Amino acid sequence: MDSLSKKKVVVGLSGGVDSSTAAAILHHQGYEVIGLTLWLMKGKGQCCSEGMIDAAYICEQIGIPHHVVDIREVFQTNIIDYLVAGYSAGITPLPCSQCNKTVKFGPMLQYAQENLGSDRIATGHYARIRYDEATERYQLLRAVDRNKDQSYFLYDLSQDLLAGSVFPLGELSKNETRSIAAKYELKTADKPESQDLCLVESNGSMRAFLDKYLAPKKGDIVDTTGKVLGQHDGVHHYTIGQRKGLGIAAAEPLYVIGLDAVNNRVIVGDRHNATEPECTVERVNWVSIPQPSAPIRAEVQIRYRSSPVPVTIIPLENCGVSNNAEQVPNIESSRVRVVFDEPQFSITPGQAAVWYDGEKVLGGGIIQRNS
Ligand SMILES: Nc1ncnc2c1ncn2[C@@H]1O[C@H](COP(=O)(O)OP(=O)(O)OP(=O)(O)O)[C@@H](O)[C@H]1O
Repeated sequence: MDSLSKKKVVVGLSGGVDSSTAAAILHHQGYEVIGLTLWLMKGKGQCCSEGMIDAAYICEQIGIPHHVVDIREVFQTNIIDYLVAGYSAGITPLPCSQCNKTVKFGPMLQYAQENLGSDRIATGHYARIRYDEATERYQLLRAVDRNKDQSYFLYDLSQDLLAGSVFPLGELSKNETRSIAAKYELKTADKPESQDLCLVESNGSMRAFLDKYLAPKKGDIVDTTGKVLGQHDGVHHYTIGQRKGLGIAAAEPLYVIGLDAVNNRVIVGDRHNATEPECTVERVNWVSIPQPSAPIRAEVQIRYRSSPVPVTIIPLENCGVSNNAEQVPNIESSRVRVVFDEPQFSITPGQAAVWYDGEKVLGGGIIQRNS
């Protein structure tokens, strides 16, 4: 961080060990640290009951102020309603990148600027931000600890949000974080890792969460010819590539290859049917580089834990009527074609595709459903 803004940093505290340690590190480096916990949802949740109390306790321990901002309505609209609408339409939305952009970083930075006189926020995310003088862009980089790297969930942050954010844990391994937490005797030093989505953690499972909002709706499970093989109790209970829980006996393993919400059908096929050579990605955000005007080579992740695979990213042209010689093609900023060197299994509409050049996040977006 530059010395000018060394004064005040607002740290997003979930009550977990990572954000507690991030706050403690900055405090010991001499920053004026203010803790901020976003109240995301009602009831028991990782940050919304005991998390808030742990965050308050950590602030008391470090000796810094603690603010709680009630953002439940924003979380309801931008995350819960978005998830429920997506699942009922037969896609599998990824809430975390959406949550980071619209619920966490945006509102936290705004609150910090408007109410706390600070232009910097920090979180316990494992990722790094670097300013590139040559391109005058903030670049988003993978964490040094590749096993904890969360850059996949941060691809949608704008330049303004990256400019105002700090990730004190980006250079650390999780073990180093825990030993720093132990050194400062933080109450959260031994707190277990949260493994799942916060909504899964607070509801027991994604199915239990969805069942609160979507009624069961029986329909057919069919093969690619339309032959009925079984029954399901709602397309929202399925995801592309799913093999388990279909309740169909077959000689070869069957996978979900399509979710037809309009006709309330789950379509299954063999592994070959669930493998695609390319996909279209929408709502693209270019992060570390400006939007290119020609295809680029990259490595893409189509799930958080998937290995990066080589691809060509092709910005989609909005050519309109192709026989108009005068027409200059416009690059449609929000969509790209992702063409895999090797066809990929289980490309899931609604999840994020994030493409990298080594450690650098180039861009990312949401996998679109095949039309
Ligand atoms: N409710 C919240 N209010 C403020 N900041 C939050 C909140 N939830 C998460 N964050 C911030 O986002 C970071 C990443 O959140 P995530 O849910 O991935 O937790 P985590 O990696 O388990 O970290 P932690 O150990 O701090 O809970 C946290 O370290 C924290 O800085």
